Amino acid sequence: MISTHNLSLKIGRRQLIADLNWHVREGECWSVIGRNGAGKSTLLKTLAGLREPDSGYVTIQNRALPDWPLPELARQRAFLAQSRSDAFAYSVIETVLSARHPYHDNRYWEGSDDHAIALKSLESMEVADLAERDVRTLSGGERQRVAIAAMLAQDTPLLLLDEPANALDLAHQVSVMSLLARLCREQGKTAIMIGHDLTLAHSVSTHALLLMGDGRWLAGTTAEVMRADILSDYLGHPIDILQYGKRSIFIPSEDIA
Ligand SMILES: Nc1ncnc2c1ncn2[C@@H]1O[C@H](COP(=O)(O)OP(=O)(O)OP(=O)(O)O)[C@@H](O)[C@H]1O
Repeated sequence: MISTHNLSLKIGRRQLIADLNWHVREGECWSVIGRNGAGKSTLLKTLAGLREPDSGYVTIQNRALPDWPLPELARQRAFLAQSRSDAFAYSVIETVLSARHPYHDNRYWEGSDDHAIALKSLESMEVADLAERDVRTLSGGERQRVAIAAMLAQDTPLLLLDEPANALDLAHQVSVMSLLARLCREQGKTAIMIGHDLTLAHSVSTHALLLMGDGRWLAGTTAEVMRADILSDYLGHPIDILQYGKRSIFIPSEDIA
């Protein structure tokens, strides 16, 4: 679905990621894990085509990103940014409908099919009752769910999400992340998401990409890379993993000091 080829990312003189050769297949659900500043958002923006790589390249469906016409690319991948600012008084439904623009080659206005898709997306995020509200009046968690609804309405095979669980209460963290995992499992969508909650990431992901922030990286199934020794190294703090039934609970080890 999406691959990186000798991809290197730098900020100033600092190497964030070196020679990333990474292949993400259809139906996989990846978590990108690393310390603050490790380069996770920078990588996700690069995968979305919103930032140029410093070297190497990204392909979606074996076609390099610069070779995709923008409207076609917008039908392949949707991107959830870490934060957003709403300068204008758009309603929730207008915000979600705007995600349907990549499907309007020959017309400006959306049709009834767009409305049905937008409403269904709002319903799946449990915010359909807010459809007529000005987005600027929403709470942080409501706004986040509207943004995810817009992403779902874009109806792309690839979903790139920068901290989707941000600002969500516990119940919505679980329901939103489970929905994303289900979309991968049942509809063959591919998700790459950034998150700091290791327990949640482990419960929904099939794979994880760990970033050290100095160029080093490690990619594999969650069973291969979400191990206590490896995570402790990548996150710079000792981590314990507790088994609770079938679930793995990730907690920071107690300070010995
Ligand atoms: N435009 C910029 N100018 C200067 N430094 C930048 C810029 N964008 C990013 N950086 C730096 O690059 C590094 C990587 O940033 P990035 O946002 O990718 O990290 P992250 O892993 O997503 O972090 P977090 O977990 O805090 O969200 C950080 O040290 C950040 O301060």
